[in-house]
Amino acid sequence: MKHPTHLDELINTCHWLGQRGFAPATGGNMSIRADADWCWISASGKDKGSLESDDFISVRIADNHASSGRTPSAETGLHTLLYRLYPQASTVLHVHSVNATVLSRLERRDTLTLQGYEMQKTLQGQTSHLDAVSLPIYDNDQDIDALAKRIAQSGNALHYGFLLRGHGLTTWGETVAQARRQLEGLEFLFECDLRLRALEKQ
Ligand SMILES: CSC[C@@H](O)[C@@H](O)C(=O)COP(=O)(O)O
Ligand SMILES: [Zn+2]
Repeated sequence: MKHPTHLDELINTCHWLGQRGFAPATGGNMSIRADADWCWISASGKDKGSLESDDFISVRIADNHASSGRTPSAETGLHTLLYRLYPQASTVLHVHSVNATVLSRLERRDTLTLQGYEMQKTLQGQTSHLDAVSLPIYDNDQDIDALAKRIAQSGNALHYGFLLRGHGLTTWGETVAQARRQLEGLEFLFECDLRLRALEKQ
């Protein structure tokens, strides 16, 4: 199977997020849609900051089947869930940033709400700092099939992605650039929210 045309752009983004410290110690996984039925996802256990094209494995979106027999990301089921829910999704990025990990534990509710930040406009469809933006938080699970099922059954809108408690952030975009911008925007907002919470407690 031939690599999709935007794979190089995704690889550049993987290198960028590795440099930002968003994928420490092989954490995180990234994928790109090839067509309606297939996507390419990072191989399990690789350093995501130094991925090459051979490190991507094609997986069927319907059932996570990897035709090559190689082992795709352990979290493939969360990527394919987003591709099934959002036919316009072309890129999924999952990162283990410190901010996403800490904030998802600090916030005990099942939703992180962000409001009052100009940078909310980096998120898909957002046009004003006045609107409240909600990002669902799901309790983590080592059983990815069960986790994907729980996320699907929650019925939450996942336009900006979701947080896994104590684990990280998964986000997506209609293009690689959009996914990357949204990831960077969310990271900025998480950092602001964490700092604000800490200062308000003093
Ligand atoms: C570095 S441990 C983290 C993993 O368990 C997992 O959460 C992760 O994001 C990377 O898994 P991978 O199978 O390499 O895609
Ligand atoms: Zn992970």
